Amino acid sequence: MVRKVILEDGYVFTGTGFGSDKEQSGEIVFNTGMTGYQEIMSDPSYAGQIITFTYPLIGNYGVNRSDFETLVPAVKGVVVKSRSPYPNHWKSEESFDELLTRFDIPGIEGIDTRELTKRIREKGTVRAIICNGEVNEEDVINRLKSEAPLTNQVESVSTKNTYTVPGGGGPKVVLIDYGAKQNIMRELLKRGCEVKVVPFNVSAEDVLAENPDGVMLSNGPGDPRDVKESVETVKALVGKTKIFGICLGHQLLCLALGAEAEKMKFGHRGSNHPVKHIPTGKVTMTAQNHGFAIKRESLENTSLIVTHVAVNDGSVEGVELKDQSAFSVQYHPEAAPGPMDANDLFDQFMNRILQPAGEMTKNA
Ligand SMILES: NC(=O)CC[C@H](N)C(=O)O
Repeated sequence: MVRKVILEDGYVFTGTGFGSDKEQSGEIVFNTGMTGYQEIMSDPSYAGQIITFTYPLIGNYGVNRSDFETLVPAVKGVVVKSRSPYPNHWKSEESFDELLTRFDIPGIEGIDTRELTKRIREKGTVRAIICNGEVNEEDVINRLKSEAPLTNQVESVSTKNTYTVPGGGGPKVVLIDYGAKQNIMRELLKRGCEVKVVPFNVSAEDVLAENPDGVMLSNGPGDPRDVKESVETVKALVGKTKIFGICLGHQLLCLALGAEAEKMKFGHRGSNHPVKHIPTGKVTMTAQNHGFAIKRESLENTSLIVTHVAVNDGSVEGVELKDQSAFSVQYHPEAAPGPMDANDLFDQFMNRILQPAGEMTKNA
């Protein structure tokens, strides 16, 4: 079936539909990872977005039961150059097409994803729609332009209930779920943690009443400035417990301490983003998925120190509280998909949990 991707700025790409045949709009972004399409499309941080995969062949190893990052993917649509209809892998249980159909997500193939990506890089992130081939393009563009921007994305993907996953005698961690990827949980469980998962709008008192050894602030979708109550909660937690933030969690920690966020032109989404650790100069390859960043100048008058920067564009990739009781990174040490080079940040979190607050700066 002939389908189109129409960009808000008037650009039209024609291809063939797969997955759901419904019409769907969203913010169009691109991911440069060569593998990991299942983890990418099930990452809740993509809520409200249409993903363009720059790698030209998607679906070739199918979809399996164990690599999902959430139960119900929140992505609005996918754009690919070529979709493999015959997946081949010992773990594969369904095709990419079947997965999209099952979750009612539209896909489109046969698109020149290089041209589309160049367009997004040059013009910046825009909204787009995946629709039937015979629509009136002008009507669609007008409709897109008049659509209200999405808000409350965190609320749409955060857990509604509090629940505990028993650990193996390790520290007790409260995981505030802004749309957490499952691999954050897997990494904590691997280290024996008992994990209490709480919704995004939990109060600081309720978190502290758990008497946690540490609090993990998860990744999540949308603009960090939209979740004001979460910023207040993080503010009230700083100094009272050990904190580790990832991506949206990093942005919320920075906002809570007085820094400012901004929307990037086209974001970082992929599995090969080099990040430099400032104190040692060590460069790590990281998995990333973010469209907002913390303004570096805005951190100057806060109690946070910039620990990591992106090698490609110099943007802030990690911070640490001067007393070391809280730290956070803009990238994904839990990978899924991507390199595991930064996985030791979970070990660092465990070490920080074990150290009394006053001892940390002494041992730095
Ligand atoms: N993966 C994330 O947590 C993304 C954070 C935020 N939604 C951004 O796009 O910048």
